[in-house]
Amino acid sequence: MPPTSGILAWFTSWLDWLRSLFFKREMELSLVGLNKGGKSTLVQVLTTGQYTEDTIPTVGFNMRKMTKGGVTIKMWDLGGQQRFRNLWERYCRGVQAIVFVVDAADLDNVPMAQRELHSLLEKPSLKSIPLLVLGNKNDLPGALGVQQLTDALNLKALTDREVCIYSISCKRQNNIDVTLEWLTKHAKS
Ligand SMILES: Nc1nc2c(ncn2[C@@H]2O[C@H](COP(=O)(O)OP(=O)(O)OP(=O)(O)O)[C@@H](O)[C@H]2O)c(=O)[nH]1
Ligand SMILES: [Mg+2]
Repeated sequence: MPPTSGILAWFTSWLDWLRSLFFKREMELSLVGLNKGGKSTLVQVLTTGQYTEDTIPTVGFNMRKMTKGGVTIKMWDLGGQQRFRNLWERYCRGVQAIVFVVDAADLDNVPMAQRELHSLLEKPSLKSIPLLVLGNKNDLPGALGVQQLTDALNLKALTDREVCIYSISCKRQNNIDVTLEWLTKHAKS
């Protein structure tokens, strides 16, 4: 690395640190969605920058924290298996954002994802909490894109909150940057 870019990198991280001293912001979010969608993989990619294949199914939930540009993000990574879905509401109450991760290439399970998403969001306690839908695994052939997922998950019916959707790949680290940007924008100021 030429010395100038080294200095620039150092200066940028120093600026980040300085900003974090004066503008401490924080947010709490919950990751929900059917099992095997890639929630824990996403947490791994966000916190370490590394993609690993060997995640194990989440039992109950895990909590991870990360700091980015002066924003501390507390993430509740919930288990997606049927028996853990009744926990989702409790861990979504009071968060600044609900992140719904769906395996965009698992076409057989998209209808079930649609049902689980809508049955969660109809809970009065979760009214108006912003929703970010992530169509994960867009590296796989046949994965649904943003428009197709918007229709399949009937997102247009969700009119009482802000809804955003991205097509991502944890494996290829595709659109992870815009995801993180959306999240930090939703921190408490
Ligand atoms: N091809 C591909 N596979 C992925 C991607 N992201 C995650 N996976 C794989 O999908 C599988 C499930 O990932 P997890 O992160 O454990 O899924 P989860 O949503 O946390 O599952 P539960 O904890 O059971 O709810 C793993 O084998 C991952 O390697 C991706 O972007 N592309
Ligand atoms: Mg998991």
